[in-house]
Amino acid sequence: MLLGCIADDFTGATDLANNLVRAGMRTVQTIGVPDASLAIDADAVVVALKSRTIAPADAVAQSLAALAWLRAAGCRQFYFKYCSTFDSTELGNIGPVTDALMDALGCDFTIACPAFPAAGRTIFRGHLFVGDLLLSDSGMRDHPLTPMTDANLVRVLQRQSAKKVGLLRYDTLAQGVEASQAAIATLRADGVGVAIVDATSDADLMTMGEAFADLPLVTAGSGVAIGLPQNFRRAGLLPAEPVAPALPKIAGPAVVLSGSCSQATLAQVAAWRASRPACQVDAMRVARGEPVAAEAAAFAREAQARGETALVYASASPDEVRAVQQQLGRDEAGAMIERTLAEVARAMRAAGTRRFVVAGGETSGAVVQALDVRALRIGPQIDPGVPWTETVEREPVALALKSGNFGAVDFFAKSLALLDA
Ligand SMILES: Nc1ncnc2c1ncn2[C@@H]1O[C@H](COP(=O)(O)OP(=O)(O)OP(=O)(O)O)[C@@H](O)[C@H]1O
Ligand SMILES: O=C(O)[C@@H](O)C(=O)CO
Repeated sequence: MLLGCIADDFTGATDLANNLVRAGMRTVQTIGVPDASLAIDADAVVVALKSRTIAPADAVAQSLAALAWLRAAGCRQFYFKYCSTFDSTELGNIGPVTDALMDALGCDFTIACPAFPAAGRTIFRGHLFVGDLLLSDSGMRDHPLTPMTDANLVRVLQRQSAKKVGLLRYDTLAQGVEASQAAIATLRADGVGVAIVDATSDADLMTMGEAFADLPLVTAGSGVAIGLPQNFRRAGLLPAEPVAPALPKIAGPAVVLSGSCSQATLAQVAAWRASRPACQVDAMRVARGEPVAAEAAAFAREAQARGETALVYASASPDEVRAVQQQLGRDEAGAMIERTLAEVARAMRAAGTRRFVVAGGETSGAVVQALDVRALRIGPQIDPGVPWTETVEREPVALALKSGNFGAVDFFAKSLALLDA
């Protein structure tokens, strides 16, 4: 095992695994820290945690447990994966987890780079852009759990980290690998522990991959994973040509579940609802103890009986989310909806559903845990950042775990059509 990765949410983990697979690393994603009974033969392992929005001390403890497992498995380099929109709460968890991983590995320097140009996330002079907008002007300012109101990543990370945070700028990176490594030496000499790295293109990510070959730990979105595998290939540790992953050969009924309120998801939900069965989960009815999950599962089963696939969604506009949160509390509302969608997933699985498309990282975490999934094999990409995956259980299930802001507007239909092809 070469690369050991820790992801702070489940869709983020598949996003990273997808980029590693496309760059030629045989990759397995585990759900939580694997137990001894799980046999893994892979070049890279991504341990998926649901640690993005939990208390910093819990996120640190879970990340350190994952690190200990990956070190024991012999990994040579470590990767902490967070969101390409740097999603964090006021307290963390990107900073506290980075600090703890650095201390555990005894390293005095790492980088932080959420850039993923293929999905429109670029960094310039330390400022994160989502498409043409600064992070703080993008839909992320209204995120239900991690509203991002500051695009200056040096400032955001410095608020969360005990290390000195610096910047490795685009004009240094443009000078190539040696110049970037020299800049790292200077930053280190200046006492910088973590450097935000600018990146506006895949070419920048390839330069980074080579420049960061000797860092014990990198912290990043999934983009940096485009360049890192080349180091292992150059060292003769990977085959010269990547092996194309196969689609899960899983037939049977499907369901789409969405708890994401991100702008891309809202458009995908609207596109699906225009011509296909859809059932909305009403948070206030759930709060009143009404049997919302059972009703939604019945709706989805009836659709399956007609040969159709239903969408069950809680996704709602920022105003609707705010109204629910004011009545129920932010974390309580989120957790309650996650539990409801997880219950729908469990009921659908029990009724024979074998193909699940899930939108939202926290939502995917809740669903995958409800389905008792232990690990996922990574299949081909549906849209940038989202592959089909297949569980390693005896009766496998196909899962497409979509990050909130990823995917074309027809993502739900397109992902199911791929399996039917
Ligand atoms: N109608 C709603 N009112 C309040 N909260 C909601 C509503 N619908 C969903 N939520 C909550 O919003 C959160 C959305 O987070 P989730 O990570 O699933 O999606 P996302 O942030 O769009 O995806 P990603 O993290 O992959 O970018 C979840 O906790 C979900 O339960
Ligand atoms: O990096 C991203 O944007 C995604 O993989 C993600 O983590 C969303 O939850």
